[in-house]
Amino acid sequence: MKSKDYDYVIVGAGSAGCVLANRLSENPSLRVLVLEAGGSDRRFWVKVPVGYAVNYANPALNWGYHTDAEDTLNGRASYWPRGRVIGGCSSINAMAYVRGQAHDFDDWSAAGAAGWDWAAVRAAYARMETQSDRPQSGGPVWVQNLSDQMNPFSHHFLAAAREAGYRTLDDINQEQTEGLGFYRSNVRNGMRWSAADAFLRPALKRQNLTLEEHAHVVRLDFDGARASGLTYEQGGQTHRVVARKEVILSAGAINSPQLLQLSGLGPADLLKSQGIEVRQDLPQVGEGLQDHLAVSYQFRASQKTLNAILGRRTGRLAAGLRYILTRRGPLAVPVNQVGGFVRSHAAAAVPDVQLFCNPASYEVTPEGKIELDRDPGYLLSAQPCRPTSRGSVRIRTGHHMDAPAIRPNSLATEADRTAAIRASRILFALSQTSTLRSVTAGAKLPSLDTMDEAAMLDEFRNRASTVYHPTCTCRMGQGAQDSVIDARLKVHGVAGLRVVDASAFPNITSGNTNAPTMMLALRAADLILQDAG
Ligand SMILES: Cc1cc2nc3c(=O)[nH]c(=O)nc-3n(C[C@H](O)[C@H](O)[C@H](O)COP(=O)(O)OP(=O)(O)OC[C@H]3O[C@@H](n4cnc5c(N)ncnc54)[C@H](O)[C@@H]3O)c2cc1C
Repeated sequence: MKSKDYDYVIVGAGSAGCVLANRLSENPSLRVLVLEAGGSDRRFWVKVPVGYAVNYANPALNWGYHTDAEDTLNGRASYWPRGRVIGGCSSINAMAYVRGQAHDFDDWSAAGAAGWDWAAVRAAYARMETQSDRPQSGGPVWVQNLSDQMNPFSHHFLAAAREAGYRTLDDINQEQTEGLGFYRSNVRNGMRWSAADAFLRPALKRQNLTLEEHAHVVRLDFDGARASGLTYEQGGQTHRVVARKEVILSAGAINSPQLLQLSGLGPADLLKSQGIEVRQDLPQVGEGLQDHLAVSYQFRASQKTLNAILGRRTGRLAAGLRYILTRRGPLAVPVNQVGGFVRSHAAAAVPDVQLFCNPASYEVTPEGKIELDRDPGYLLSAQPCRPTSRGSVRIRTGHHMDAPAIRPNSLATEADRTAAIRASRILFALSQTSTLRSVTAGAKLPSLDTMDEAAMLDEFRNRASTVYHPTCTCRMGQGAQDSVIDARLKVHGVAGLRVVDASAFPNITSGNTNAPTMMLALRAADLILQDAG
């Protein structure tokens, strides 16, 4: 067993871990180690934007979790992909760049995360981003406007949105977030621009930053009440590292609470039931899980969509050639092309549903493989922005290789069930616009046309799926009874330990979670460096 010393040891080279690795190693006198359970992200289908569908279920890049079956989803268990690769989920995600809405962060602050209100986080976003069409911006996260390459069918969706009374926007990430437009994406020169590309790779040139791949952290080590380091396995060997200043968990919303629980920090009853010595009773570790559920309906189109190209071998070959020669075209653009935030009813105080229109229809094989239809089609999708149900992540055994129990507790509240119906009604209204009707050959089953509200809810229970945004399982707040970490992301009652990743959100944000996670890590690094003096 070898043992080494670092100032900061970061667990996980995902969206948050990459940001921390970069910012903390800017000071050459600090020695920083990043431990990542996965391997290299230098793979063709990680870099090609459309490769999202290929990576979706690839066990070489993916923890491939499953939730417990849920009665509220008519007995279904859900597949929850999570990146196990350099870049974490930012290397396998759909690349949509969405900051979230102002009130999401004001609600963080109200929940006890003082200093995380919109005014504060907006400045961090601005510092982090370079907008491809606003060259005066200057951060490492490349946010590409790909509207010139989006499938032309998306324009029908935007016209239908206007017909239905929704505003269309040039950029849903600016001051005005209510409305629909082309999504911006983390794509640069036709390739995925992950957190590893933006933050980790440039920092690895520094002598004081070390990255260990295929290094699976087993548990944290303690010196009294202080986290002093950790133990990890790599290539069949066990190693220990000492963290002179801090251990920082950035293992994501499933694995960060799992590691805390395995290390004796969590709900005392749960730990005892798994034979784990209770180091600190922290009842909220793994609790408070929030995620977005989306329901999709597919349609056959009377106009060409992506199916005409990628649904056919000749089209795929032509698109592949174009991509190799120009880094442009259908392979260079993520599948989530157009959408945004809308209000589902007149009394909604804020936009409460996120919409997507993807210019493709598909079937999923029994093995979980996505196969595009040969004939043109498109998909409309809606997800309630701010679910109120909260679930949990709890270890099932004391062994680090055993997946924890994931119980999303979907649709547990009346508010969430109502939101599911309202989201479905928006899709029906859009499908009835004369614009979409004029380019639609018919609905693929199931069709909204014949559904009343009860049927819409039942269909949501039958088919709504995660959009892969688990958050809040080590959330920020004021004390151990309502949270796991404080507003400086320090674990309550434990010295030398922070959690910095999507698990730290007090509440889920309205939209996709990658941008808020990177923003959170950028601000966390400021706090860590301030505390280091
Ligand atoms: C299929 C998919 C599509 C998505 N699409 C979008 C999208 O289009 N836009 C968007 O904004 N968001 C999207 N998301 C969500 C977004 O990518 C995540 O919310 C975000 O990346 C989470 O970042 P994180 O740092 O919390 O965790 P992660 O990025 O998951 O990083 C955690 C890292 O820790 C490592 N790790 C875990 N346990 C250990 C251990 N014991 N030892 C060592 N290392 C460990 C993991 O391997 C991983 O690399 C998507 C996610 C998925 C899975």
